[in-house]
Amino acid sequence: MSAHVSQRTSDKGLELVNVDNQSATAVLSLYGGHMLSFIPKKDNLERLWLSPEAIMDGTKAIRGGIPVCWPWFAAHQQPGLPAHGYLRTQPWNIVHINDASDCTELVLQPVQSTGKGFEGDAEVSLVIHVGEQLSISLVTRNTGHSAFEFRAALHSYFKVSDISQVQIQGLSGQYIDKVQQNSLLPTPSPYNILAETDRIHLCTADKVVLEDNVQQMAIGSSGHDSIVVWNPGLQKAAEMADMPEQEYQHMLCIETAVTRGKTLQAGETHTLTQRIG
Ligand SMILES: O=P(O)(O)OC[C@H]1O[C@H](O)[C@H](O)[C@@H](O)[C@@H]1O
Repeated sequence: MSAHVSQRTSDKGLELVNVDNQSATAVLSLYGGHMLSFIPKKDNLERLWLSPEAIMDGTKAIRGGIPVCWPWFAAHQQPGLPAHGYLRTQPWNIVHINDASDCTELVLQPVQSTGKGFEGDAEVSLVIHVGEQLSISLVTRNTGHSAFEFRAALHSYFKVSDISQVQIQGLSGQYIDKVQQNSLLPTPSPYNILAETDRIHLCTADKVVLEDNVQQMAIGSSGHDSIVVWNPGLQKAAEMADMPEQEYQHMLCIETAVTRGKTLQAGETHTLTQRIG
């Protein structure tokens, strides 16, 4: 495709794009516009967690990596619609590549951005930079004649060596605790993950640091109204068909999200970005 970008079909039929430049390697699935791997060459440590039991045949959203949630987050009010919207189960196309030796830019678009549960006319693009950092931007443009509201998330699964050793820095204020009847609680300090965790932090921190005893990751965010922290814990992981139960110890989701709803007027554009270093 270009000097640092190649495409292959996996044994189960997924179209995968590999990037390998001076700064990093990365793998992207065109099903879902879904990043699966990011390894900066400065330390050769994988940043993203991908479930060993992820369903990788295009029949279900991939467990791990960076799912793209849009145009809603979590459940839709209307029963029967898929959690987190319909883009993570759509085929995407690469519409542009800009390949430099130390940073590769890929621009993707879903085959279609309309779907049941969303009335707006939107153009959606994903702009990915694979360099010393991974930068991923979800760009929503209102191409219609009237305003619409949407929600979204870059639902990143980070790889950690041991969840009990993790510390998160940079979050503050209150959060909605989805495992405690949506109670509004103060952000803990220090911030450790000791049990099932599902929290919407009503916080627009532009930098969160995730640290365990092997590595430290800086997670930058912009265009968001919240940061979601999720780990299913042992019991929920055991209930999930696409995740070995003990793997909850090796992942943590820190999601750059619009959970409160963003209204876009006709012609307006919104960009939700996460940067992983
Ligand atoms: O299983 P999924 O539909 O991929 O959702 C996985 C998780 O996503 C978010 O983090 C939500 O806050 C959680 O409530 C949800 O369980």
